Amino acid sequence: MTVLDDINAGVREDMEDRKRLVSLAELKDRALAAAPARDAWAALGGASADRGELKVIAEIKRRSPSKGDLASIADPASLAVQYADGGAAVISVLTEQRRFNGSLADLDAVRARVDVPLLRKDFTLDEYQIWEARAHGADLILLIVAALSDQQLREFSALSRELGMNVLVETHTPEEVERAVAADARIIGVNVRNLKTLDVDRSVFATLAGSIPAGAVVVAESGVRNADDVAHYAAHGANAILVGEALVSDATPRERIAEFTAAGAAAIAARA
Ligand SMILES: O=C(O)c1ccccc1NCC(=O)[C@H](O)[C@H](O)COP(=O)(O)O
Repeated sequence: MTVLDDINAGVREDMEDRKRLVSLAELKDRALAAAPARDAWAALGGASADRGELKVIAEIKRRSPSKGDLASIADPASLAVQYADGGAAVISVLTEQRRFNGSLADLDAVRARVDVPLLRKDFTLDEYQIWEARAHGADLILLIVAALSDQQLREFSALSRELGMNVLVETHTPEEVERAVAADARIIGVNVRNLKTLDVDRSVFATLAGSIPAGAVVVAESGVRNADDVAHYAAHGANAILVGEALVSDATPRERIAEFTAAGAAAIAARA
């Protein structure tokens, strides 16, 4: 069993517990009564023709399978405010409980404090989680190609769009990029962390980014430690970076986001 299989098994069990507490019908009522989703596509520069900036998706991440405990984050909403003040385009809230110590309560708390679009970062395996994301104020959801069939990719993307949300479709291999493109994904992530082995290889981004169509927003996920890593991703075609560990373990995340944004813009200007 791979790490991803193991995570997904726990996600399914936890979801079954939640289904017993909140029915799909009740969740749908809550989702349809929620304030409209914010436009994460536009926030990531999708609508602008030249995309001269590098956008930052700043993640709220307490622990991880690869690194264990990262930060206690007693007040995720305060951290989110710092992220927003630093210029984060989107805030990612990890809601998976067993391995990342996240929750939907974190998403609620962050939603109540910031106006920037929110990514519900979880392992989406069932339409229930998509309704759940919208009911809790998410604007963007994650679909991991390695965990889903082509039919699920299409159906989950369509449902998300119906609910006004965007989808970040995550890839790690050339075949997964092909599948994301075939599913009409317009925000495509390349995760340089292999979710089956947890190895991080930053060169994976450069290998895959060139095969993503020009109209898509390209997100470099994982492995950002410093401005040099940001410049590397931006030089190889990233429109956005998704950063967790480097921000939650930094005493001044607001300044770090500003630094990453500047490093990305300089690398994009140099590649033009
Ligand atoms: O972070 C992990 O160890 C991990 C393990 C298994 C599945 C997913 C995992 N992380 C999810 C992510 O994609 C990252 O949280 C995100 O890209 C930020 O990465 P980083 O900046 O390296 O914390």
